[in-house]
Amino acid sequence: MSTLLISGGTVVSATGRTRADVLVDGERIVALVEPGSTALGADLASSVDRVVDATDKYVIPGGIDAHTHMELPFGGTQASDTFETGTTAAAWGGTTSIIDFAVQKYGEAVETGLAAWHEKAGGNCAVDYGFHQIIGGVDEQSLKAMETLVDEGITSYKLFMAYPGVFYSDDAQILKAMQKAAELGLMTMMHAENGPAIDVLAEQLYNQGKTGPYFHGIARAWQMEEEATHRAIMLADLTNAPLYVVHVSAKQAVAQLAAARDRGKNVFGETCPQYLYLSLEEQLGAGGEDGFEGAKWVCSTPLRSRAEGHQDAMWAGLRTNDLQMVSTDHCPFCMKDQKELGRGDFRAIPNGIGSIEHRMDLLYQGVVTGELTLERWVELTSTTPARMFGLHGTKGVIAPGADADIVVYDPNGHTSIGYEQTHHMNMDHSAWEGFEIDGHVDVVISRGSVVVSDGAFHGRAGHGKFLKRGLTQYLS
Ligand SMILES: NC(=O)NCCC(=O)O
Ligand SMILES: [Zn+2]
Ligand SMILES: [Zn+2]
Repeated sequence: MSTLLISGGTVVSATGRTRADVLVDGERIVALVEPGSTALGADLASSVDRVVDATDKYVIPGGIDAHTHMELPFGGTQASDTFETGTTAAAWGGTTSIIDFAVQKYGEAVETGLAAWHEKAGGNCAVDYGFHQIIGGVDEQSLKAMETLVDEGITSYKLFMAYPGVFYSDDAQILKAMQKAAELGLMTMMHAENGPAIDVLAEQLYNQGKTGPYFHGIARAWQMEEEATHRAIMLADLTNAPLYVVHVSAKQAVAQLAAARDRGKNVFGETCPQYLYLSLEEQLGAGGEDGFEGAKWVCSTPLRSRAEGHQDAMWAGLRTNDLQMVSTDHCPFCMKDQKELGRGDFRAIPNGIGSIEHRMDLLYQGVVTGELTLERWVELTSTTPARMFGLHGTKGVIAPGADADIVVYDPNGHTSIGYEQTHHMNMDHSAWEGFEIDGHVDVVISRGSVVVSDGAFHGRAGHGKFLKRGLTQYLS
């Protein structure tokens, strides 16, 4: 086992910052010591196997991206990142754990879907990984199978109020699943959009000749998200099931979450970088209402109007803790052969954006602009994901006993995001082309191994271990 000292940096946690050196032994953090300390023996730096210089840099817990979709089958194709390419890109961006969604399709046993996900991920991940379970068909068999999830280390599951005919659950199914989840202590994750109504609107738009990607955003109106969010909250309240609403993008949905939280409900919300920075007008409307360029940014929930103030509301929600986390919903598709499937019919464009590599950098811009504190940045991207999804103590903190998942972040560095410059995701374009980032992920350590340093990747597929998660540690 080798030892490592990260010296001279400022260690940032969710609650404060301090000048300290971090001592790592094998896969774990063993001590935080005063810079240059000799407390653990004379000249610590010369007695360890390796020193990472973090002078003038931040030392933060590795990012945890709790919403990814590697190899997700969708719209007749599948998300273009494998577990190997996606977790390698994650490492480049300072994310040292992901939680991906294992899929149970209609007519398939939960166990079969889960086994398939272990097969895809096992031995292929460059950083640690866990699973949530998508329940795509709530019935007696899948409700029974939910009882085995906790033992599998899968303590959260996702339902969809959207995508009729694919993953959709109706209210009766949601109610039954939530009753079961409340009994078991599982976190219910909800894709909250009124799918049946959206499908009607989408068909009407298509029949009017409105076929471009822009109309994806029009069909998925904010009312569809607000209504579904409200309905999910009410069903969760009725069943006493904790609820985590994924990929929130409408300001009205944030208001629903805030109102429920003000009533003391265990209701949580996640937004994604795309809902903080991108918009209906600028991206989905790229090339005009009939242009196809906007297909790059077709995702659900959709990008929303900047004029209506949704992006500002997401930042405000992050500040006030009405939203608790920022995940990517990383679900990449290439333009060629994938997004192209929906040329002439926006309904057939595979839904998803790739961002896993840029989440830490993009959120750090909130620190630069004064929207977030440094501590809140760490909380949103690492500490809360660990607590929300049963990893606290092992992940999400820089403390003795925790896994040595550590990022050295240079606030004086700079990153120009671009397909040619910084891209490691398996896509043929970047949804973030041209974004200029103040700050830079310098060194990434995953369970004690330096996987990124000096602008090079030193990790390997298979280093990442499956994370058997505990129950949420975030309930009020
Ligand atoms: N979000 C998205 O557009 N694609 C991935 C599937 C989902 O999360 O709904
Ligand atoms: Zn979703
Ligand atoms: Zn998703």
